[in-house]
Amino acid sequence: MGSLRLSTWAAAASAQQGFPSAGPAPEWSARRRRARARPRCAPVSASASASLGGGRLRTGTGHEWLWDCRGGLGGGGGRDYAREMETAVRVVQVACTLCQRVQDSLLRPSADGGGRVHAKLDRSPVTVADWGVQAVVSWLLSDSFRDENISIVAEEDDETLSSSDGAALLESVVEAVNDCLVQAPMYGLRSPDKQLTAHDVIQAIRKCSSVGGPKGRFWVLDPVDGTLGFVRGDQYAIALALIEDGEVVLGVLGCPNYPMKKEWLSYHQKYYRLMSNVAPPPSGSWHKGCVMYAQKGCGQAWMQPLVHDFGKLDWHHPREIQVSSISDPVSATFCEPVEKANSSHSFTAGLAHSVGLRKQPLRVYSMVKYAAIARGDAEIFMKFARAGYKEKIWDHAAGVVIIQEAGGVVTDAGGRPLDFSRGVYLEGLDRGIIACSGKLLHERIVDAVDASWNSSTL
Ligand SMILES: Nc1ncnc2c1ncn2[C@@H]1O[C@H](COP(=O)(O)O)[C@@H](OP(=O)(O)O)[C@H]1O
Ligand SMILES: [Mg+2]
Repeated sequence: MGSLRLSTWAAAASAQQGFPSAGPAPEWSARRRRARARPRCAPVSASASASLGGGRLRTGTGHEWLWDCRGGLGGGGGRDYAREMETAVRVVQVACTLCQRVQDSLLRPSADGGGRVHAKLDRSPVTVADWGVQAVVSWLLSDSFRDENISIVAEEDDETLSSSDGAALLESVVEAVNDCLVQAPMYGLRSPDKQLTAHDVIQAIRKCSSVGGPKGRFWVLDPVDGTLGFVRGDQYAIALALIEDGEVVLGVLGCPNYPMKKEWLSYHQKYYRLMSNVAPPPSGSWHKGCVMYAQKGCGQAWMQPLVHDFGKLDWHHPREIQVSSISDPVSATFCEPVEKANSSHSFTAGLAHSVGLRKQPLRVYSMVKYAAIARGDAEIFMKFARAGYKEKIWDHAAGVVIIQEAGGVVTDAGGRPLDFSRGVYLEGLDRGIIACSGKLLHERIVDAVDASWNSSTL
């Protein structure tokens, strides 16, 4: 939200961190047992939906809605979110294409990409992709739900683009937005009848100026979460969630650089590319890039590959994701932000030691850390920002519901649920955020925080 200063942001060389050894094989039977105890829901396959009769065969705006989870508990209250879920996943898929194009251009040494990284007042980077994704998502959601007056809370404002200095930048954003939206029909969404003008793009960005709150329904978007990772060619996420009366009811996370092997999560893209050349992924594998999604109360979370790999959005073969069943700290992997400035590495190192965690931390940019827990690739995520930093809802909403539905636990360091009902900030957050694959590990970390907090310098 804050205002921006137009300047070229020099992406510092990324100092990459720890490389955990692979954990033991997941205990699939334990996972299945846990999954059976939870309420069931699923994307309905075309044949299944047909056999269930007219009541289950969804007809939306021009196509069938295949996502079916009306039996969920909690905030969703058994409501039908098929239309919202399918639209959100499609929208995030489209947005991923814009990010991939911009990231590729930023990494090409000869291109003008370097000039496309700018600095906000707090010196954090922002790119054409941040504004571009915000405009694309805003336009597509508004178009898909044109029968509703939707509200969107999102990270970027239009101040820089609308300023007299921002004309060239705005032109690049408009170009990226139009190049992206033209592909929307490939994803089952409408594209604009004619190219968006600069004015249209500004309006779409401006539309995301809701400030959330305890009542009603609003979408929450982080257009490029982990922009620092993004400009370094590393991990980043596109995070979209739907909040109703203060509860996150849907979460969708696009992770375009999620690698084939979890160990590669903490490696720079250059290394990833090198490894992919040494051991090329078999064609058709989910080797890089996925979209994860979950609805509150369904007890299941899902993942589908990025469309770029297959050329077609496939609702019929999503993969269910589940948290790891590892509860022994010796075998558990914990994730944390790459940047020391965003979370105290020394405090988490102390916690890790006292709890008995033995592996090196997996340091990953963005909400991909939430994705790693939900997918069972790591067991713990801890974030302890410096005193005075206020966490924003768009940095957590989608990840929290996906981990919870995949079987994990997310709370603040006092063990209380994160509160998404109090505006753009997670007001009242107690010390930090702890996400775990299971209760046992979670309790141990919460206890360890209590034991060591008074001697910390946070
Ligand atoms: N001083 C600070 N302390 C904690 N978090 C911060 C921070 N400055 C920025 N962040 C948040 O941390 C996010 C990046 O997460 P991570 O450090 O886990 O990669 C940023 O998201 P954006 O990149 O979307 O701005 C930003 O919201
Ligand atoms: Mg963010």
